[in-house]
Amino acid sequence: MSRSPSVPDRPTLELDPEMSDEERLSALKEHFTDITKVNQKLRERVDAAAERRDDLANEVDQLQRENEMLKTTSLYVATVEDVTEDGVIIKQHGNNQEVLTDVAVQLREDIEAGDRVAVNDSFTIQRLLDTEKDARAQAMEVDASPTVSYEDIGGIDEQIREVREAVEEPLVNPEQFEAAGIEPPSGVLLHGPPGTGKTMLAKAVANRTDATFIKMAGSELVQKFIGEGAKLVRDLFSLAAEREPAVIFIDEIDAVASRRTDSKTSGDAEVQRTMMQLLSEMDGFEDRGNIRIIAATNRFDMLDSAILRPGRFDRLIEVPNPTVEGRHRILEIHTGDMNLADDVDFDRLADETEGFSGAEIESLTTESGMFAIRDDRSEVTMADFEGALEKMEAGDKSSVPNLRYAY
Ligand SMILES: Nc1ncnc2c1ncn2[C@@H]1O[C@H](COP(=O)(O)OP(=O)(O)OP(=O)(O)O)[C@@H](O)[C@H]1O
Repeated sequence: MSRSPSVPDRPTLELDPEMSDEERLSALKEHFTDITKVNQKLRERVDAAAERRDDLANEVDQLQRENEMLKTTSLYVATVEDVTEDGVIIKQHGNNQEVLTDVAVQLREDIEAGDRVAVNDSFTIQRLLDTEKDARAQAMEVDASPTVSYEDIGGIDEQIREVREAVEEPLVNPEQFEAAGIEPPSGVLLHGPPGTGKTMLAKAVANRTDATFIKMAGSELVQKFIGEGAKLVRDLFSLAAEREPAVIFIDEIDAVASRRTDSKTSGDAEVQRTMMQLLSEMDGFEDRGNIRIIAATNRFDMLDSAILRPGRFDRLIEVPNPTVEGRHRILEIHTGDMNLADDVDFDRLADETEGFSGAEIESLTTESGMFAIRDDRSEVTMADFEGALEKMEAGDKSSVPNLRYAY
């Protein structure tokens, strides 16, 4: 190994035998001073090298940690809202939560507002996503562990039973179906007015079976991701295969599967292509393994019969507005955490909310709570419920847009 040119030379001592003792002493003193200086220089170099070694070791450590994190954790998708001196503000997809967070060192220069990024459990930005992943992430809501359970859904016990039989059982006991030699239903179609618990049902099945819930809204496919519908449908099924067990939930399926006589969509080749892709995914999906498909619609009358053929959505379950007993149960569910006065009478409220959907009953309970809060009370009384009911019936339906929906 060649010596670095900046390493100071070793000082030499030259003693002449003719020198007097005094001259010798002075030469030795000079030599000693030279050696001390060189020693000092070398010590400084050793210290600098040690410091540099520690820095590098830290850097290696951090890169290893980041590498491990990238390899082992699932990432969430978020959009960068702002890059500030204090960090980066992101908004998570799905729950819209805003978070001030940090960026992995190697990405610091590249992040700008508007970028789609992948964040880890502690919200640190790990990756910048390209536009393709972006559309996929935006078009699908992915929930690895939904929290809705069957007990949270009121008034549709029979529908819960049917969904459990058609979707939960094949996921939990596939051998049973195999042994009996029957094919479980391919897809389940939930139909009924808005806000009756169709999405909740699909989430509850995913929760019960520890499956990933993957939702795609038909209306978004045709309005927001124009030209990408067929590809996104393909992506939907491949994502489910990656994440199995999975429950695919296609909401508003009528948007991509309406009868061709419908003048609004009949000429739309893009919508047709999206529907054909969906049909071909379902047909080619014989050995579905641990993936189940649930679709929902408020417009059953509009559906193309092709979608309902055997092997496709061949189990139809109607989810109607709740009966009086159902409304009573939904009132109980949505007031579970409320501080209710003794005079609150669920029997009467269930009678008075005839024609309400589950979502409208939920709005009624929230609105009643608002009446109490406006009045500076923490206890919600029957008068608050009556006031909220009156307000909703009087036509201020901003929070309950579907009140007049006729199914
Ligand atoms: N049967 C029910 N029991 C309890 N809560 C309900 C019920 N139905 C609706 N809700 C409340 O209304 C909200 C919306 O319900 P959900 O999204 O499941 O309805 P949906 O039938 O899928 O509606 P849409 O057809 O509009 O998508 C739920 O989050 C829940 O709070």
